[in-house]
Amino acid sequence: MTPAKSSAQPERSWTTGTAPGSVPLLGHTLALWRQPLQFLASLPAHGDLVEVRLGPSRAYLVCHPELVRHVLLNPRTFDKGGVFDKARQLLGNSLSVSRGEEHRSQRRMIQPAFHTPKISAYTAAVADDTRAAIGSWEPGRTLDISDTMHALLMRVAARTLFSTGIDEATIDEARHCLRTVSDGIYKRTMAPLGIMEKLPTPGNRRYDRANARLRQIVDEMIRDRRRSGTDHGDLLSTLLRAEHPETGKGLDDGEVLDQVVTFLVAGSETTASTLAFVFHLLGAHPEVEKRVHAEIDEVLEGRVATFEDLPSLEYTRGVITESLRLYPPSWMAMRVTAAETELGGRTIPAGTMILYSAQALHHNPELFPDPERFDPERWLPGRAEEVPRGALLPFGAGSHKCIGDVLALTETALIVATIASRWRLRPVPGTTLRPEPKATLEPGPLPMVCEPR
Ligand code: HEM
Repeated sequence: MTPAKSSAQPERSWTTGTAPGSVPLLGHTLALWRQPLQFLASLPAHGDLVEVRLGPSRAYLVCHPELVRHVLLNPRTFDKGGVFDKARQLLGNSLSVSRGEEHRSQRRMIQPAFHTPKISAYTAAVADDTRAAIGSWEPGRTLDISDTMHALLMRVAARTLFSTGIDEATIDEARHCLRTVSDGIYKRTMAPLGIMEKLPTPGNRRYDRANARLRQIVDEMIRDRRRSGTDHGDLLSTLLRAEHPETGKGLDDGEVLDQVVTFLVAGSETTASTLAFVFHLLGAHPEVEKRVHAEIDEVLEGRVATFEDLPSLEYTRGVITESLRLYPPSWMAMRVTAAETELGGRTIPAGTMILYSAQALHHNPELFPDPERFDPERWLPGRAEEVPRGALLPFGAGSHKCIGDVLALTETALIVATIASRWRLRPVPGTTLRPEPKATLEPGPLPMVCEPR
């Protein structure tokens, strides 16, 4: 590890290092491919800025929270390139992949759709939808909580976006399409050559069909809504009425379509995985589960959970935050330097890949003592203040920070409160959690047994 003086902001001494275990030609590609979570979590021990070789290219993982913030708060220098350029061809020039002025303009138009009063309205029916969805659960029944949460979240996401006019069968179809599309986008953005996805293989045909059908479903919802002209107070109505604050320009139907598909891709699996991890953790820690049940019972007194209840569910929110720390759905992201720059005391050439990883930050013992321990109390008043600034980053930071963070946390808390007020989920003995880092960090199959409370 070499100490170096930085000329980058913020001004201080940084340590820089190189990841061990580089092999000729491939560098660290295999380590990152085979065991990405372990590899990323091991890197902060080698410096605040750690060089990683990806084949012939040099990339850097920013490990110190202040350096991560510097990267994320300077989007002109650390721009969305690389995989985002590929994703743009697949998702259209929507919020999650657009850059520069185009991104700023889109964000200003769309941000009001995610203001808190709107979220309170969008999520008004989440608890009722959850009750309806779990209505068929029976004592002693085993269910895969990952799969169950994906199905539930799709229902909730569909209701948030399109409060009316979408039936159960279409929601289910959209869920299957979305799975194929998300997997396909991940494989296509990660593929080094960009040739395989053009071949007429069964997998590629499946992707094309799913993508076309998903877009068709959303397109029909947009057309129906435009025709009816009614404001349903849901996310779709808000998007259709969105205006640029200066130019007054709105989004055309194609732009709304790209944004809605992006919200589904960026928002459904991330939130569903978070819920599955939360129920797994509660099942594995009965003493925590007991406190969650006690809090929910005290706050709700048998009522259906509402947005207004959430501030009172402090411990339950701590459990969700701790789950996002241990298992951040968005486990790694990247930027590309738009020009030569100083970072962590190094001169970084233009066009260099800069990685940041919530997995690496959240499992760093310098930032979180005993990082592998599930400890929701880290987030309670008195201890939460001890967490270094920028150490917890499940939703990113800066101008590209997740636009759906409050919506995701609201949906998650409402669903946890609704389910936990009626059911406890017991892990099936012998089940081991094996998180799968794909486009999002997925929990993999998690069979659990339903027990009424
Ligand atoms: C637990 C659930 C979620 C997690 C962990 C999550 C995580 C993230 C992260 C880390 C980023 C920033 C990525 C980067 O720095 O490159 C991001 C961006 C984004 N997320 Fe989320 N997200 C979640 C839910 C949602 C939801 C519910 C929606 C929408 C309905 C959403 C829509 C987006 C969009 C559009 C962006 C791009 C924002 C921009 O670049 O301006 N996400 N998300």
